[in-house]
Amino acid sequence: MSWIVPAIAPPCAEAFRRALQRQAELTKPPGSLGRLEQLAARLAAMQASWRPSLDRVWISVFAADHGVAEEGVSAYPPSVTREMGRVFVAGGAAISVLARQIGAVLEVVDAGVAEPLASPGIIDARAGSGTANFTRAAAMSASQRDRALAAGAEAVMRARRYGAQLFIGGEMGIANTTSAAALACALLGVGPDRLAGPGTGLDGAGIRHKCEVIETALRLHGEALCDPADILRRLGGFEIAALTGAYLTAAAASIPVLVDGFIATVAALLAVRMQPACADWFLYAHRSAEPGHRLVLEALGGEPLIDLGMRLGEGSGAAVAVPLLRAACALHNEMATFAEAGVSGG
Ligand SMILES: O=C(O)c1ccc[n+]([C@@H]2O[C@H](COP(=O)([O-])O)[C@@H](O)[C@H]2O)c1
Ligand SMILES: Cc1cc2nc[nH]c2cc1C
Repeated sequence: MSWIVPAIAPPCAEAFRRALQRQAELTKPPGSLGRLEQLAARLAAMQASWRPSLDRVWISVFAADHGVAEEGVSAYPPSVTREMGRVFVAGGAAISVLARQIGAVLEVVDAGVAEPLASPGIIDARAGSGTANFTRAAAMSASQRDRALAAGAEAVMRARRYGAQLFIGGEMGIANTTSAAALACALLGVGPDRLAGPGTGLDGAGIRHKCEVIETALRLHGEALCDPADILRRLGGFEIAALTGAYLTAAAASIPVLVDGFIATVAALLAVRMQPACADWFLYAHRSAEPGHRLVLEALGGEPLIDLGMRLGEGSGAAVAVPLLRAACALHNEMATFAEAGVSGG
């Protein structure tokens, strides 16, 4: 693999300890803010600060096409990937609205849509013109995979120059739930019936067909599915590889990551398998309605913040969860301590 997996340091243990100590001194019974307390302490540790802050949030949405779409595994045609690219920058997609609402920077990256998005406002980081159909061949070459990983890394470099305090990766790619499910099957050693779901809206027969398509791919690639980088090359998508590269690079750059839904979480699992130390930098935004998400989250020990039945992708679940993280920071930073407020019992 010529893309170098970066070295990753752990979040600041001293900032974590001090943050937990402060939580115990705030005017509330210990633990009464539930998971918000631990979240604030984890953000304090990741930002190596006693006042964690999420004023500057960065969202990169990676778009790419999938050869496996020709197997009829999605409720929508592949042309939607390209069409949605334009909607993202025009401001009418869900993630466009949410990014505005939370005051985040939103960029759209063409990681390998079949026909280039090539429109103003879209970043060209194409690793190829859609992947190959992985029921017949490897989805991508090693150099394409490395280019896609680098596309994610470059997005994080832009985020870092902006001074991002939180990185969100979104994805758009018709048929990418088939790719994500196949990747998760290979990584977790379980069958497609536990990981394939409706995606954009398949019915029961559609899901059974999707399972057969994944079985065919797992049989074809067989014993070769052992190393995570090679699993990514054989069964992945360019936007999934870009997310993996982005997550690893964000962790190496000490930028907290808020992971979105099913596809994004599979990219996080790949990142953790490539470099386990990145896990400490990940927060999980939501539990997607895509049924396989539960298993992938469990494998990562990820506890999602919200469960609203969302299954859109684009980074939308993560964007919706940002106000919760901001609430955790505000409480941590602004509440009075027992001593300051003169309240007894602290
Ligand atoms: O994020 C999720 O959990 C999620 C679950 C189901 C579908 N999606 C989105 O829907 C598209 C993939 O669905 P499909 O059915 O074409 O594989 C892709 O653009 C994803 O962003 C996303
Ligand atoms: C319209 C549409 C928007 C999306 N956004 C992410 N995945 C999507 C899939 C479809 C079909």
